[in-house]
Amino acid sequence: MLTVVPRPVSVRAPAKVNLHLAVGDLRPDGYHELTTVFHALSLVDDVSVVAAETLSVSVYGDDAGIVPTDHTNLAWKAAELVAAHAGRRPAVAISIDKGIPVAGGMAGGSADAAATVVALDALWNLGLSREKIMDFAAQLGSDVPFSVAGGTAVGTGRGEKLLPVLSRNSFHWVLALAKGGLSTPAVYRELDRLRERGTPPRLGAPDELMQALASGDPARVGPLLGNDLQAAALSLEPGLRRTLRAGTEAGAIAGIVSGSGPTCAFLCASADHAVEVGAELSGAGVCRTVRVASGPVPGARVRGDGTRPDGRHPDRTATDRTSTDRDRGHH
Ligand SMILES: C[C@@](CO)(OP(=O)(O)O)[C@H](O)COP(=O)(O)OP(=O)(O)OC[C@H]1O[C@@H](n2ccc(N)nc2=O)[C@H](O)[C@@H]1O
Ligand SMILES: Nc1ncnc2c1ncn2[C@@H]1O[C@H](COP(=O)(O)OP(=O)(O)O)[C@@H](O)[C@H]1O
Repeated sequence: MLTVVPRPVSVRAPAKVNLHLAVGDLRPDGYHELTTVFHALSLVDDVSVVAAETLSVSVYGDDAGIVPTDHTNLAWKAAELVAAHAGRRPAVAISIDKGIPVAGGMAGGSADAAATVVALDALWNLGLSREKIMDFAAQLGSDVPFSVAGGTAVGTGRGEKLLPVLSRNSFHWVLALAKGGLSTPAVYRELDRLRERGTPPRLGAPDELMQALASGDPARVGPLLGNDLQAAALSLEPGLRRTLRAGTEAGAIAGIVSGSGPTCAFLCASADHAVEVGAELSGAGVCRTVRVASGPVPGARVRGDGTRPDGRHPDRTATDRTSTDRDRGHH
């Protein structure tokens, strides 16, 4: 008798750092109007989906214990959304190998949602258009379209409207992962509170940063990094000031809180320099752990042996694989 073994589809999706995060006023729908420059980093989650009797989510990796495995997991929500569109039951087992810190301001949940949409499109041979995939992504969260797109991009609206940014070369980063996480809505609320009590400075337009990115020179990019949420994250987690100071004392060109935090991201001059700064920072005892990464990297893409269940080639190059696998390692 012939036994058909279901074949999994595996998708890799990147973390992000906001090189520029200008937060406008609170909109009536509860979101803030943003102008942000997203940058995808070689710190990744791998998500695989395989046909099963019922929908399930399993999570592996250092932070696995604090990630929900029920209907509140963004990958679960993504599966329900795509299945409803395809008119089928979401009968898949989703397994997530987490390399992205949880609640760290690096869009880990968004990466998993993006990866699940891309994986189910391949597993079920849906042939979804890029536009439809982006539409699902925007329904799942403000950061999810960027997790699909990857690279470097300007996000407007609540972050979901994207335009690619020209950036030359790779940039090298050290990430200081914190002991706990910070809730994104709580950080936005704290910024609103700070703005009610005073007038914390607001970032302008990212024009100069775009020019610096096009030049590919990290020494030009460093002083132009900025994040309006940083004041709010520091107000909730004052210890992050020490982390930021330690990063620059360790020789980084510049450091910022990543998105809503508490991860801090430090820009370095080269891959070797990032390894040196990472070693110094890990000895300073100001964070849970340190990672090195580079960017920009591609968005959520099918991995594997070169073929998808429909026999077509995934949109992925050998270069992507070498850089992401190398950078994935712990420091
Ligand atoms: C701050 C940022 C910066 O890229 O990322 P993280 O640092 O959390 O990863 C994003 O704006 C987070 O995006 P994401 O995590 O997808 O947010 P969503 O699920 O859409 O929204 C969660 C909550 O964040 C707040 N929110 C989000 C986006 C936005 N433009 N304005 C907001 O005020 C709202 O309170 C919303 O209810
Ligand atoms: N697949 C997922 N991975 C991580 N967290 C998830 C996931 N799905 C839902 N969550 C929930 O979303 C919260 C925010 O997670 P995450 O996306 O990692 O952080 P951030 O919004 O700071 O980028 C977590 O605390 C967790 O409860």
